[in-house]
Amino acid sequence: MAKPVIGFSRLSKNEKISWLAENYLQNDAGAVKVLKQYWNEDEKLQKLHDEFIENTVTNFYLPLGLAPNFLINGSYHTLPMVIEESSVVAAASKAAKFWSERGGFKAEILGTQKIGQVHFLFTGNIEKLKAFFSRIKPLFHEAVQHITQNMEKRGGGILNIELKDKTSEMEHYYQLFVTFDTRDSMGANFINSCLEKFAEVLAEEASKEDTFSAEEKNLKIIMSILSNYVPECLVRAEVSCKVEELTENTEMTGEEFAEKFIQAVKIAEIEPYRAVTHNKGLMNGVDAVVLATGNDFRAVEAGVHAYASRTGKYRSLSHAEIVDGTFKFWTELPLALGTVGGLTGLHPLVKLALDILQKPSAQELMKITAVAGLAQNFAALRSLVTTGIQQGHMKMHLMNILNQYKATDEEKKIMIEFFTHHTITHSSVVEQLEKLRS
Ligand SMILES: CC(C)(COP(=O)([O-])OP(=O)([O-])OC[C@H]1O[C@@H](n2cnc3c(N)ncnc32)[C@H](O)[C@@H]1OP(=O)([O-])[O-])[C@@H](O)C(=O)NCCC(=O)NCCSC(=O)C[C@@](C)(O)CC(=O)[O-]
Ligand SMILES: NC(=O)C1=CN([C@@H]2O[C@H](COP(=O)(O)OP(=O)(O)OC[C@H]3O[C@@H](n4cnc5c(N)ncnc54)[C@H](O)[C@@H]3O)[C@@H](O)[C@H]2O)C=CC1
Repeated sequence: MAKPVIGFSRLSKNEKISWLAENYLQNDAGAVKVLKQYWNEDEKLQKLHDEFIENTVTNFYLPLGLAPNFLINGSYHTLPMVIEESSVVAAASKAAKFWSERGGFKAEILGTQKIGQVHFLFTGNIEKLKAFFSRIKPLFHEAVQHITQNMEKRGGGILNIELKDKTSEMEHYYQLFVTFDTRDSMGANFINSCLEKFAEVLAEEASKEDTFSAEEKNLKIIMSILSNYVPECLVRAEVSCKVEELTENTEMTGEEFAEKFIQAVKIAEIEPYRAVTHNKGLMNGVDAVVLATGNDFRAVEAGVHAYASRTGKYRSLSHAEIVDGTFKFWTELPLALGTVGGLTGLHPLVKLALDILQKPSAQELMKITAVAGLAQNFAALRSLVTTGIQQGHMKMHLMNILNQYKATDEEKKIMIEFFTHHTITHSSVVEQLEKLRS
């Protein structure tokens, strides 16, 4: 049985691997070989990756694919996408190609505000707290001047500081609710640094406030942290065309397709079980671009799903309608993304991904990412209301199944040809491969 370990963080990388092999992998030399196989032969590059996180023992590869032909606000883009799931890049590419022939995607920024909060407890008179807050407000700005001056030169900084009374939800609970513009950075560290200074000022000024009683002076800071819920850092992406232009195959008219598509979206607007899957499909596109550009996908995921629930019920992130014979499909997404800061300037492949996107500003990246989500959602819905998802998905997944059964190049060629005319399921592939090998 494995034993607890003390001082693991101080072991060297090789010592960590030896400990792992001994305690969890039955000293399997093969497992150790796999771990080391993924080390980069360029030692400097490997060290860079080792130092991104803690206790690193190896690298974990994900493929970076390209989805070309994204016509966004009149310019073509090729999207770098990092994802483990087959068919996502193909679906994005197919949707991009489809819409590039119908005017392309339109995207616009609806807001760029981010939020941070100092959560604190105050036991006493609210009116006195309000007066105190108004009086000391300039001190907050002064205290972070050294942090904000460069951000202000870029046109960003602190937009507003409010006092919020939350005592109806929790006894004595108040917030400093602060709005920021962090320009091209996601802003987590900038916001947190400002908030921690605000908390210091708040506690210190309260402790010496003449109008406060002893209890009021003892204002208690609970925590200071940005919020990953960013409903005012919002981007809209849209496609539209005449209904009859939606025709792609002869089996369904544009009208029939549009109607079924809109019904599918409507179901996701009213039915949470479907909405979650619908949004997962949309996030296939968003996450792949977020990962490729070194952004914080947990922050994006948390914020987006909170936004999908903002009415009190989890709903579709995209919407569709027909107005005067024009089909319209759009999404609005809260996306706090950065093109500077975090990993963006450190990871060589992230830098390259941003170069592929022509060094976008954070706002441009928000637009591109929202478009990737809309394209993906369109592709999935189109499959769902026409052929079903399995046909296209399994076509792309075929290679994974063949690799799982260690098919040779020759076997792959024969199998791909065979399954051009047959339905792909896991069992049909295995059965056919066995036949081929017998
Ligand atoms: C998979 C396709 C694209 C096949 O579609 P197809 O019509 O069989 O593809 P095609 O071979 O006729 O090629 C058409 C275009 O598709 C792209 N394409 C086609 N194949 C490739 C490939 N190998 N590599 C790169 N790109 C590819 C490419 O743009 C190509 O144009 P070309 O490059 O030839 O000029 C289509 O069926 C599709 O879009 N399916 C949807 C797939 C999807 O959504 N996958 C996500 C995983 S499922 C899921 O997670 C979410 C879901 C579905 O549950 C969400 C929901 O329920 O809403
Ligand atoms: N809850 C959360 O989401 C949290 C996230 N994080 C992590 O924080 C990181 C992101 O923090 P950041 O503050 O964005 O990164 P960062 O700490 O690397 O800072 C970015 C800095 O770049 C500078 N800068 C240069 N040019 C700029 C421009 N044009 N626009 C704006 N700033 C410019 C500014 O000084 C800015 O503060 C991510 O790695 C994220 O995972 C950290 C704590 C909590």
